[in-house]
This record gives sequence, C-alpha cells and structure tokens, in this order.
Amino acid sequence: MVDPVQKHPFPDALGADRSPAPHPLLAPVLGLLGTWAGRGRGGYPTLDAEFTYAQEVTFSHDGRPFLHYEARAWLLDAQDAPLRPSARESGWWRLQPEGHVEALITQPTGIAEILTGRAEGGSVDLATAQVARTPTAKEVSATRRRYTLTDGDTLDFVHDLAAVDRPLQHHLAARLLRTGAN
Ligand code: HEM
Repeated sequence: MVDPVQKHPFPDALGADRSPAPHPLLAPVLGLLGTWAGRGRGGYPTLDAEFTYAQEVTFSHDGRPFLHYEARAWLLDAQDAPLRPSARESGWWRLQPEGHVEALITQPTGIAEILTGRAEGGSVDLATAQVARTPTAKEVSATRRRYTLTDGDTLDFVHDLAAVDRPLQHHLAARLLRTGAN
C-alpha cells in the first residue's frame, strides 16, 4: 500500500505580491509574472503567406530563482476566428546575478532551445546558445526573442528564426495584454 499524498503544498505564484515571495534574483523579471493574451502576425520566406495568430502566455515562480514559462498559440482567420492549434512551448528561465538569464524551452515539434541573455529595464533579450532537435524535427539553427514591457500591462514580443537553411530573420511579432495577477 502507498499512502495517498497531499496536493502539492508549494503552488506556483503568478504575482510579485503573492505567496511565496519571489527570490531576489527575479527582480528584473517581476513585471512578467502573471497571465497574458494577445494577437500577433508571423511569416517566413519559405511560407506562401503571412499568418495571424493569438497566444496565451504564463510566467510563474515557486520562490526559487527561476520562472516557469508556458505559451500556447492558435491561428486566426481574416475575421479573427480560431483556425487551428499552432505553436506551444514551455520551459524555465533561470535568473542569474545582474539580470543574466539562462533559459530552457522545448516545443512539441522536436526542438529544445537553450538561450542566454539579459533582463534589464523591463525588457528581456534572449538568443539561442544551443538548439537540439529530435531526428524528425525541422532544421532550426537559432532563434532570438525579445520581450518588452511597454507598460505594466502590455508585453510586446518579437521572435527571429534561423531555420531550413535561412539566416536569422523575422518570424513573429505580437502584443500581449495582461489577463491575470502580478
Ligand atoms: C507563437 C508562436 C508561433 C507561431 C504562431 C508559429 C506559426 C507558424 C506557422 C503558421 C508556420 C507555417 C507552417 C504551419 O502552418 O504550421 C510556421 C512555420 C515554422 N515555424 Fe513557427 N510559429 C511559432 C513559433 C515558432 C518557434 C518558437 C519556432 C522555432 C523554435 C518556429 C519554427 C518554425 C519553423 C522551422 C517553421 C517551418 C518553416 C519551413 O519549413 O518553411 N516557430 N510557424
């Protein structure tokens, strides 16, 4: 017999003023904590046309010096109606002294990104140090992500991609609005 275990006693917090208190190293990214949703546009030279999408993003923490990150996108038609599920990813942003960030992000398309960068003055700039791919994944060689808090409740996101033998260039740009906590 195995004794039943209680619900996880240390749930994640979605806001800086919630319990547990954020680790001091999270100071440069406290503004990201919470849930976000918004729309974006994307494209790539290999694609026939640009696309429009919507996305939900969550940043949370459990008192230790890392963020849990989760994002789910879906494509929109010309009337903004949902077309189909699109990219999703989750990962961990490990905060280091002076706003240095080490991030690990994985996608169900068989891509695992290790990124490094800085969080400073309400923006985070991350670029891949390594990309690992499962045997059947598309050839992705680098990405760069920039998140900018334009005010406390607006988060702009741009994503550049080097893939399928193309150099690093624009793939996505979105504006997300706060939907919960902080
Ligand atoms: C909000 C997030 C994202 C959205 C909405 C998105 C959307 C799309 C769409 C619509 C396509 C065209 C193929 C299709 O219809 O599925 C595509 C292609 C692609 N995306 Fe993304 N994407 C996102 C994030 C990413 C990320 C994070 C990566 C890589 C780390 C990535 C890498 C690629 C690659 C490699 C292709 C294929 C290019 C080709 O073979 O021509 N995407 N994306």
